[in-house]
Amino acid sequence: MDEGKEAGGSVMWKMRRQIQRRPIYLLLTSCTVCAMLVVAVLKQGERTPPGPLERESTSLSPSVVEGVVRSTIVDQIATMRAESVRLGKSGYAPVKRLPANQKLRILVTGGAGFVGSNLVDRLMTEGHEVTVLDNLFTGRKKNIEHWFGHPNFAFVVGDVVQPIMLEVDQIYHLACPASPPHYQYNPIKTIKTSTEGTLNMLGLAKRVNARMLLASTSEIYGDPEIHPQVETYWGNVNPIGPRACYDEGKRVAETMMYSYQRQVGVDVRVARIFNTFGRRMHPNDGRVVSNFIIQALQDKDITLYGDGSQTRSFQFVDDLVDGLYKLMNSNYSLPVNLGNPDEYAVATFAHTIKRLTGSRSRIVSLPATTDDPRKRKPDITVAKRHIGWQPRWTVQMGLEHTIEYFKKELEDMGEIIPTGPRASKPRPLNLKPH
Ligand SMILES: O=C(O)[C@H]1O[C@H](OP(=O)(O)OP(=O)(O)OC[C@H]2O[C@@H](n3ccc(=O)[nH]c3=O)[C@H](O)[C@@H]2O)[C@H](O)[C@@H](O)[C@@H]1O
Repeated sequence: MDEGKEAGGSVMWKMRRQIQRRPIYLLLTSCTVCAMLVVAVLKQGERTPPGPLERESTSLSPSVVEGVVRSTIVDQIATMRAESVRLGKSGYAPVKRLPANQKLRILVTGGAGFVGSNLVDRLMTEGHEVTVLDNLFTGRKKNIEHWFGHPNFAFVVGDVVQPIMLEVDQIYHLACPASPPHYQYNPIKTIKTSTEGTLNMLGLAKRVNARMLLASTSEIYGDPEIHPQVETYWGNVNPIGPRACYDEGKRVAETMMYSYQRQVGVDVRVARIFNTFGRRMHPNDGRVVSNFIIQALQDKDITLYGDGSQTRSFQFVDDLVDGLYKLMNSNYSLPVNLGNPDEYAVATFAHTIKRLTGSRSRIVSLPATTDDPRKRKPDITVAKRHIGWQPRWTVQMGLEHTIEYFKKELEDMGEIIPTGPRASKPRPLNLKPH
């Protein structure tokens, strides 16, 4: 049989015999085969016309960028779903079963953030289909991971400064860093988020005929000259100061909302959100509530900026979520203040936190921040009258809840260094408590 093959001139058979007799032949044969393969591949490359990615390789066109972004998103969602299966020991919080004509498809931009993720919980438990869009700059996957894999829930890692194509009935547009150190970290990006991001979401709302709610802010009143602030007040904002990237960004975002309403009939809602605190605040948020609680729980210095006479009015996040939900589903389309009118001087607030935590921290005075509003308190007559909303949580109840949340965060993280000037310095060990 072998001889017959030799007689038939089988090249493969000859090679095998040579290899068995002389190992050097194996090496030579392998090199020859490799060289043939390389030549074949090169020739193939010459014949094949360049694909879209190759054609665009010198300058990435938007379509190619989109293609790359989309496939990354798909990969990320797949990873997260797998993760949710791994976590899915306790299942999900119960969600209402809504008839198909009442079940809405809702987009929440910034839905992995502090306020966004609390809102997502409400929308999910109400039985709606929720898509979160978040670039995870200040948002965290852990804030929404308890919904990963749920059939009503989808998570897209992406940035609102790029357009997105979705079919939705409502858009809650929350995406934007809201804490002063975060929004001042990259002011140009903050402006882009408020302007290009809001334009993109308005474009989407127009295309798919969705109702859109903008998370605006009490900061659009700037350093207010009237007190408390009513929605008809136009504000007192320094347009070139360090806070302007956020204040003016949100002001122009409001302008865009009403321009789209007038010109093309987009159904808009605008919430002017006052200082809010609660579970899922980022430990490095840098705002007063999280900083003071984190400092107090660790007996570190409580950092008071300025003389502490400036005032803020604090609402618990569950009240805000309730207000956003009611506003979205109301017939009222002018701006609405959402805040708790319970007003504190920041110095008094520091003492309140110290008392509630039983802390030995010192309260230390640091220079005031530039353009810090001297007083802030919402007039909520409009919210009461038009959307039937008012806060239900007292500040003390909310603080007790939030202190427990931060205790748990501290257990998980060991130590938290809050954000802000001097905030990173641990308290000297030899300091006597005051
Ligand atoms: O919490 C909010 O919802 C609001 O927070 C910020 O506004 P701001 O009032 O400046 O927030 P904080 O950074 O919490 O400051 C409140 C006051 O506490 C003071 N502060 C802050 C942090 C700190 O460690 N120590 C301290 O004294 C600030 O100087 C300021 O007077 C945002 O700019 C608003 O958009 C947002 O709506």
